[in-house]
Amino acid sequence: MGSDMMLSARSRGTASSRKYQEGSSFDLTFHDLNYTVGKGENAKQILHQISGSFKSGHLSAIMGPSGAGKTSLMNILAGLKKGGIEGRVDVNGAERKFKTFRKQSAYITQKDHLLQNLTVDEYMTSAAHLKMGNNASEKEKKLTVSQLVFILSRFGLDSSSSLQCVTLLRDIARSGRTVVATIHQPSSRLLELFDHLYIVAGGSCMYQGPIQSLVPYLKTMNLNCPSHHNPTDFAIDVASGEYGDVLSKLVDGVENGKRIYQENSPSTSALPSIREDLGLNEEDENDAMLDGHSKKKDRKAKNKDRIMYGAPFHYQVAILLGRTWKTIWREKILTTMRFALHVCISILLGLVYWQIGEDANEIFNNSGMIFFSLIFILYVAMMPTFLTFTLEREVLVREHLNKWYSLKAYYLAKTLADIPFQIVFPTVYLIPVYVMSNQPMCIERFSMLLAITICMSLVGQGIGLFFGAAFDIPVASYFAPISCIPFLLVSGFMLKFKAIPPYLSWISYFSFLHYAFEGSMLAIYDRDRLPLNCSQPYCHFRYPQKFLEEFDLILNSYFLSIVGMLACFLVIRLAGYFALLFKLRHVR
Ligand SMILES: Nc1ncnc2c1ncn2[C@@H]1O[C@H](COP(=O)(O)OP(=O)(O)OP(=O)(O)O)[C@@H](O)[C@H]1O
Repeated sequence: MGSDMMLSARSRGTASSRKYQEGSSFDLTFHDLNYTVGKGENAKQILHQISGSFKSGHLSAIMGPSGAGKTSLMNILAGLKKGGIEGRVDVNGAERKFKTFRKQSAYITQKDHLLQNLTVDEYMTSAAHLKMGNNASEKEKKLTVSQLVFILSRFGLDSSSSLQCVTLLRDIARSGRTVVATIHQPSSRLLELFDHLYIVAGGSCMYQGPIQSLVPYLKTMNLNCPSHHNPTDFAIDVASGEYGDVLSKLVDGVENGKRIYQENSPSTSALPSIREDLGLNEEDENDAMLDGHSKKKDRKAKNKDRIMYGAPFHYQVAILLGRTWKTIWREKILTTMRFALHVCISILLGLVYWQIGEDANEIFNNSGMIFFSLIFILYVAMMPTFLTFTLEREVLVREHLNKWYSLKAYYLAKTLADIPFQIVFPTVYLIPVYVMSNQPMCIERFSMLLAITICMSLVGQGIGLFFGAAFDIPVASYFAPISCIPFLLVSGFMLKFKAIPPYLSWISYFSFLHYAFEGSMLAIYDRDRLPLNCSQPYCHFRYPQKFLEEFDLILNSYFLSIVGMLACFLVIRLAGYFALLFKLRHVR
């Protein structure tokens, strides 16, 4: 049955245990909506001057043939779509304010995305913390979660589950919420649970009214539903054109959603003026439109997060951090494999470059080994990040749009949660290869090289996050690794800095690989390193300073290399943040 579903906030003060739920009941009306996708010759109009109304306390169903425009309409009503739309969506008779609307409503899509590795109880507890914030006690949150788990646990996976699910939705609607769900092929028994039916066909409304009035309405157009035939199946057949070209007549009959059909009334009834219908006075309206008026505006300016989200910023970060940690920790196979990969490659490299660190004749091989290590760390931080993040992004979109938390809180928690891994993995990698390849046994040099390696890991993870935020897996998996190539070319390892053409050399200032190569060479060979061992009559690079001169590194500073890498890290992180922001604003 149902696919997408939207729920509004409940009525005021219906139960003390739910006092955290702010907002009032709201009726949702939409007027003359046109929705067009694409531009110019490719433009396609999906919704045509469609109107309608969904009332609080009612369970409403949107139905229609495949491709009729149900999902598009739901996305617009939920506030997920903003572009290509003409017309108006009103809440309690006043134009909808997106920010408050999103807080007051929840949108659940058929393809719901959840974080793996969290139990239902953990997921709901984190949701309760985020949505209820400090306004509810721990006890209230636990009670709410256990009540919901109890209700949901009654569903099995058999055919009656859809009936139970709709019964639950109806109960939710009866508590004062506006519940709208799109449904496909409901049974007659299931349909009886709905209060209001809205049928879309070809981007227009062909019926709006009570379920029981559908058959009489079709009859007025000489469309007689055969006895024992499911009325909605019949209506869908009609909408699909199986009973001739009657769609325009049906659309006119309800004025494309402007009128609600009522059986036994001489004609269809016009949508009432929402303000009159609800008997709203000024005070009510102020309450309903949380951000509309002066008193609340002041409070809002003081603490935007408190108004927009259930929990304050630091609380959101703490909950998200805990949740992310749990999921990473439970990704045992991936985490163990990553750990093992770092150790194995490190030992392999140590064996290949066994004891070359003090040998003047091996200086190029040694620098190559260090540079390779940096590239390895870059890629092993980048690849899993964009692969996992492209999947997690859908969870973020759903939860953020349902106002569980702000993007800033999510991004900060995500960054903080990963930092321990970006420290542990490079350390685990560096120790064996450092010892086996016989690098200088000096804690200062090791720490300097480790700091560069950790920065590289952070940068790699940032690049992964950026591509995971901006693109889907096929594009990200292709472009993320390739994006590093220009920076690799100007790193100073492939080509000495002086040999880089002047019109390209500026790229090296943005190249984290340039800073990484420079910093790592200075860590190993600068600071008055003693002459290297020379097993032959003449070793050109017996004195490490000569090697640094050869690579134009002699005047460079390790400190600036670290600063350069941190700057690259910050820029990439910001780019990832803005990519996510863009995605959230242009979702679907
Ligand atoms: N971004 C888009 N670009 C091009 N066409 C689109 C886009 N979004 C929707 N459509 C088209 O608009 C029409 C309505 O789509 P929509 O998903 O709203 O229908 P629907 O009634 O929900 O269909 P279904 O029941 O099959 O999910 C379909 O023909 C669909 O292919």
